[in-house]
Formats: sequence, structure tokens, C-alpha cells
Amino acid sequence: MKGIEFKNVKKAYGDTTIIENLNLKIHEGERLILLGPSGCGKSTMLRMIAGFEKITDGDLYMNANMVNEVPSGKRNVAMVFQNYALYPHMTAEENITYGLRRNKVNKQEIKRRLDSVVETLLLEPYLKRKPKDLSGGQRQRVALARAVVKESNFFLLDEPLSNLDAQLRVSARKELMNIHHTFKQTMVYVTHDQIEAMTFGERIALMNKGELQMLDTPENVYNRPVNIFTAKFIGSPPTNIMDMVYDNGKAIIGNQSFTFDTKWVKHIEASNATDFVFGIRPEHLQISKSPLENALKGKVKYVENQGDQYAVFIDMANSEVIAMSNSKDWNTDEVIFVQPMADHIHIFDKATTNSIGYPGV
Ligand SMILES: Nc1ncnc2c1ncn2[C@@H]1O[C@H](COP(=O)(O)OP(=O)(O)OP(=O)(O)O)[C@@H](O)[C@H]1O
Repeated sequence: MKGIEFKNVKKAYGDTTIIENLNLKIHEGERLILLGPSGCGKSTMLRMIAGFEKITDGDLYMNANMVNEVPSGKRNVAMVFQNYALYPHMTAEENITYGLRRNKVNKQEIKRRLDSVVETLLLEPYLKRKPKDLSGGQRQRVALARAVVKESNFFLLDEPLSNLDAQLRVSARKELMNIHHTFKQTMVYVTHDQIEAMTFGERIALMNKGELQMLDTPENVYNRPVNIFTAKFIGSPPTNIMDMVYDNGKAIIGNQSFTFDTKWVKHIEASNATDFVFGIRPEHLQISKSPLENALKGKVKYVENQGDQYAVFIDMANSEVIAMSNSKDWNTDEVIFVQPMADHIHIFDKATTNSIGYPGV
């Protein structure tokens, strides 16, 4: 297969295994996000693709060639790191073209590639400046340009925008989209920022402790998380998770109950699980001071301003849950009604923590 494939890949440092057995196919030309908490092995995976780290076991394929023993320089990859490490004594232009000059690419070709990337990344005004005379965002664009001019099949980015402020990040993401649109490389992008993952990824590979949790589109990762880890990692504030007992069409949560519609009843009854966990995102809990149909009762703890909305922390059925609200008018200890939106619930098997799936899917 073209693209990148990890086949039963293991990575250990001495006695410490970081990745036990990874199977992952990255399509040719896609923008894949490697997402996961700190230390889960994202950078290690990128470094294995780049050829900076040897794999301990298994096989790594790039464009259908097994590359286990292929040195980094022969893998046709370009890489951008968090600390973009420009040469301080060279101008932006010299930094961008350094690799090409070193590889004795002819002058005309260097000019063609330089002109193209300068236009895409709007670098014209800065070409004669040294890094110290550039802003962080401009330096970061120079680092991107230096990677882009390699015109590699594989473009690897390790948290390339993490040093930028929120506004610059948005514009840099747009530039990266343009680059990808123009050059259509297989792009693997490491981040632990889920907003970046949702907005930039065509697919997300979510990792935890060296294990692939879910590989899917941002929409599916958000709407149909395959397990509790995924449900909680994606989305902010995280998905509310409550133990539940299934009893004759109802979820018994603490000493309260929620009635499932028929499609969920059939689905739950068809599953092999015996103990369940009920999940619902804060944005899918409707709250009200007056009674709502099929709602649970909860007591307001406090309200947190999140900018465009308020996060309301609620004690409910022996758990703390969070609901999003447009209003801040919720008083501590006030009893309110909390209604899960029926089309947005998630049910997990408590024993395996895996989703039991979704009715009709
Ligand atoms: N050379 C090394 N020797 C021993 N352990 C290492 C080495 N390099 C990385 N590790 C360990 O491997 C694990 C995965 O590291 P990695 O850098 O891939 O994580 P990450 O997901 O990129 O984390 P972060 O988001 O914090 O950068 C970590 O526990 C780290 O301490």
C-alpha cells in the first residue's frame, strides 16, 4: 500500500516497552493527526517514520517499501519540529534553500521551489532577514518553508505550532492547509491539542500508552467514540461518565432513572454486556429550573465562565456532571432538571470500557 503502514510494530528502550504492537495504515496524501496525552508515544512514532528511531520489532512500510533498515536520508521525508532550529547566521532565504544547495539541486530548480513556497507562505518581505530579526510566527513559517521546498512525499510535523499564540496558530493552520492542498504529501501531524486535531485532521489516530484507541474522521471520533478513553479525551469539558444499571428499558443512575427510546432498548438488550456506563457530553445536557421530560434532578455546585458559554457543575445521582449553558443564572445548591438529549447518548460496556455501538449504525 502507498502511504505509511505500521505492521505489528513494537518499540522499546531497553526493558521499557513504549509501543507493544501497533497496526496503523496512513493513506497516501492524507492529513493524519496523531493525538494523545503526553508520553503516549506520538513523537516516537513520528521519529520511527522519519528514521531517527529504529523499530524494535515488526515492519514499517512507506509507499509499499519496507523501510526498517532504510536510513533517514533515503526516506524522502521532511520534518518540522516544535523548536524549529533555524541557522542563526543565515538569512531566511539561505535557511530555506540550505538543504537543496547541500544536495546540489540546480539553481533554476531551487529558484522555482523557493518562489512557489514564498508565494504560498507570504515570505517575500522577510527573505533577507536573519532569524533574530523575525517574529516567532515568521520564523515558524521559514521553518515550514524549509521543509516544504524538499518536495518530499512525507511531511512530518511534531507540534509545529505550539510556540505560537492562538491567533497565529489559526493563520498558520490555514497556511498548512494551503501547503497540503498544493503539494498533497502524506502529512502526519503530532499534537496533544484536540482543537487542532478536530480542525486540521482528515483522520485522527488517538493514542494512549502506546496503543491506538481510535482511527477515524474527527466527526466520528467526536460523535461515536469507541471507548470511554476516547469519549473523555475528545471534547472540552470532557464527556460526563456515570455508572448505570439497565432495568427494563431504563437506565438507573444512582437512585434516579432515564427512559431509553425503543431503538436504544433493542440495542442494549442485544449487547453482551452486563454492566454499563452512561456517557453524555456537557453540550448534550439540557438544564432547566422547571421540570423537563425524562430528566434527572441535580444540585448546582458552581458555574465556570468559558467565554462563549458557561459550564455548570452539578451534583447528580452520586456523580459530578457538567452541563453547558448560555446563562450564568444558576445558584449554588439550587435543584435543577437535567435532561440528556436522546440522540447524543453513549453507552459503554463497563467491563471492557468499549462502546456497545449505536442503534442503526
Ligand atoms: N530515548 C528514550 N529512552 C527512554 N525512554 C524514552 C526515550 N524517548 C522517549 N521515551 C519515553 O517514551 C514515552 C513516549 O515518548 P514520546 O516522546 O513519544 O511521547 P509523546 O506522546 O510525544 O509525548 P509529548 O506529548 O509529551 O511530547 C515516554 O514515556 C518517554 O519518556
